[in-house]
Amino acid sequence: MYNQKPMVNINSQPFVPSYNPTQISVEPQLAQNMPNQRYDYNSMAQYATPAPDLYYQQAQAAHYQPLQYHLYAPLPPHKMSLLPYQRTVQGFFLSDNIREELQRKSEASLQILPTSGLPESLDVYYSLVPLDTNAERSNRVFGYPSWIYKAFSKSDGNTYALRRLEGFKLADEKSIATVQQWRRLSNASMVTLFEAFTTRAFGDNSIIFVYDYHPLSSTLFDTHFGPGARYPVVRNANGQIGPSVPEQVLWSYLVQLSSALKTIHAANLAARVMDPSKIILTSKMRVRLSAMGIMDVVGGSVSKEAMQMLQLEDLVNLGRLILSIACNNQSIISMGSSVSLQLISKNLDFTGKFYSVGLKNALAYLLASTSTPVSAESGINNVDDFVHMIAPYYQQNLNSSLHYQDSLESELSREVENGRLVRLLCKFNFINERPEYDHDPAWSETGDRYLLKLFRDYVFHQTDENGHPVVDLGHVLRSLNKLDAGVDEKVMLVSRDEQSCLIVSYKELKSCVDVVFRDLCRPNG
Ligand SMILES: Nc1ncnc2c1ncn2[C@@H]1O[C@H](COP(=O)(O)OP(=O)(O)OP(=O)(O)O)[C@@H](O)[C@H]1O
Repeated sequence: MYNQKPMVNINSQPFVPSYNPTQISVEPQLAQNMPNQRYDYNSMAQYATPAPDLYYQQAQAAHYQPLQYHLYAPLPPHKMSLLPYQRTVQGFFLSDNIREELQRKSEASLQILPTSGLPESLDVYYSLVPLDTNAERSNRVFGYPSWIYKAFSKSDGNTYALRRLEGFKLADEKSIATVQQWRRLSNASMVTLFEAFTTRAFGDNSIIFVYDYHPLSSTLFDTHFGPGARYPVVRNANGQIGPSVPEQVLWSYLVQLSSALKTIHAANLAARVMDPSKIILTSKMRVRLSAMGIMDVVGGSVSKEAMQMLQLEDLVNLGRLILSIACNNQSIISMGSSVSLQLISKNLDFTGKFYSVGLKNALAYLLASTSTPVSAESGINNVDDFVHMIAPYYQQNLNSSLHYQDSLESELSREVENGRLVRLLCKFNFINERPEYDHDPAWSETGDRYLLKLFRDYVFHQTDENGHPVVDLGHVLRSLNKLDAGVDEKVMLVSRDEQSCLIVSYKELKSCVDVVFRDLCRPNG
């Protein structure tokens, strides 16, 4: 019978190390996060029971098996001396990091919290899960305390982020119409706003803004100024603070956010909210403005001149934001417009000392918008001029995102064959051991079907010389790939009683699969 080989040639026999399901484990921290979670702000990053069905959730949390992130994780010992035509089993799947990230995101999207005490539904949105990471509410940004929830939509089954302003009474119906303008804007560095509506479901007057939901995002504030900040403050031997955030990160933020501002200003709107707690990071270095359109409804419509001032303010706020991140100095933003010119110029000096002249000049341009407008043409700073000014950095950013796109494409190509094999496996399972043919010996004991039954045994039911099952994903992939390609190579199939054996080519087996499957699909087949 089949002997398990430690390493084989991919052209004829791909190498795949033995796949041992007993080594699959569940991450301990996930096992703790299982159902019946209470509404706990500090544990919001954890997962509750995912919804079994987007439309028809069960009220009671069902027993839920955690995702097995380790399913394809490489297990030692790792073979380092592969020949060019050899591949490890991981080579057939997405890399572990990307797969885990995507799985965690999809798990977060499907999370539900049956005992949250929140309204069961709001308009077409249901299964609300709070996303706020701290319980303290402040009206600093919008003038009203705000909350944010994840919810499913009954109309399209998608997941949305609902931002609620508590205690807001809509005075002018017309102001909510600006949401339509925001809805039409499309920019990769903005979270799309879909609609806004008022509700009394929370027992007060609230207004809800509906945005795209980006699972597991964090705010720029948490990333740079929160307790677990990604770039801790660096001090030199004299205790002086040095630069902790790499310049490349700062440029990436500047490029993305100025691109969002360009789209917004071109539509005669202004962002009006550039607070680090309202800019989210949806993956590494991918930032998005997340609370657009709210101030237009809350603050009411403004004149053309006032809009121009608001746009100018956007530039200043962008400058302050990046300066505060570069210098690790929160007060530049928390003091708002009352921040002193002295503090700004001190921090600009710091930037000039530790970062490039290009960055210092870009920030100086943005921050000069209030004091000394410098645009030669219009006399007023504007985002178009700014984008023009930092064009070389746009080019650098474009280049790195193209590189990233290439690496994602190559990740994707690893999975290309897997879809094909799943389809083949489905066909196989449709064909083999159909219960309605249990008593019909003609079904699988003769002809094509018999060959397929023996081939299935050959692929999945190998035993070693001691009669123990051989669980080898390499053998399965190799055999199925050959079957799918219909190669001329021959395979020996042995009957279950080991009394007879048949020698047949993959090409013949492939045509058996086609014939039998077509037979099955015939209306009266
Ligand atoms: N569109 C969105 N999709 C997914 N998550 C989001 C979205 N917008 C915000 N979040 C997340 O929701 C959480 C709370 O956001 P929020 O804006 O309330 O920030 P906050 O730090 O609690 O600020 P505040 O103190 O002003 O409430 C953050 O972790 C943020 O990443």
